[in-house]
Amino acid sequence: MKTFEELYAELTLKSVERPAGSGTVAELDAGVHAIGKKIVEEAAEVWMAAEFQSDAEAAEEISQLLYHLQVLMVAKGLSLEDVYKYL
Ligand SMILES: N=c1c2ncn([C@@H]3O[C@H](COP(=O)(O)OP(=O)(O)OP(=O)(O)O)[C@@H](O)[C@H]3O)c2ncn1[C@@H]1O[C@H](COP(=O)(O)O)[C@@H](O)[C@H]1O
Repeated sequence: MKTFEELYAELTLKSVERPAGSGTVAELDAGVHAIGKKIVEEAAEVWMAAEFQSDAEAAEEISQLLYHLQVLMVAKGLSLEDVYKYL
């Protein structure tokens, strides 16, 4: 299990070290347009899971949405603080 901050640190490191086989690196290379489409897809899955599936399935979909949002943040060079200041 990891926190939001720990995941962000891990993804930032992946973007720098670019290890082979990393899905994050592949997604970063696909670009902001592709990442944005993934976010929309995951957001729809969150909605459907919340309305029609179990709490565990909804939680899993939410984790995936958070992951893809973080990938977009890394792609854009946005820090956690850049986002947190609006919370
Ligand atoms: N938390 C996640 C995570 N959540 C979601 N995903 C990706 O999102 C996909 C889930 O999307 P879908 O439900 O649409 O499944 P899918 O249709 O099979 O997805 P596609 O790969 O076909 O697009 C998964 O296949 C992963 O590619 C994640 N990929 C990685 N992480 C974490 O990110 C870190 C770095 O991962 P790597 O860069 O792969 O090493 C690790 O700690 C991972 O646990």
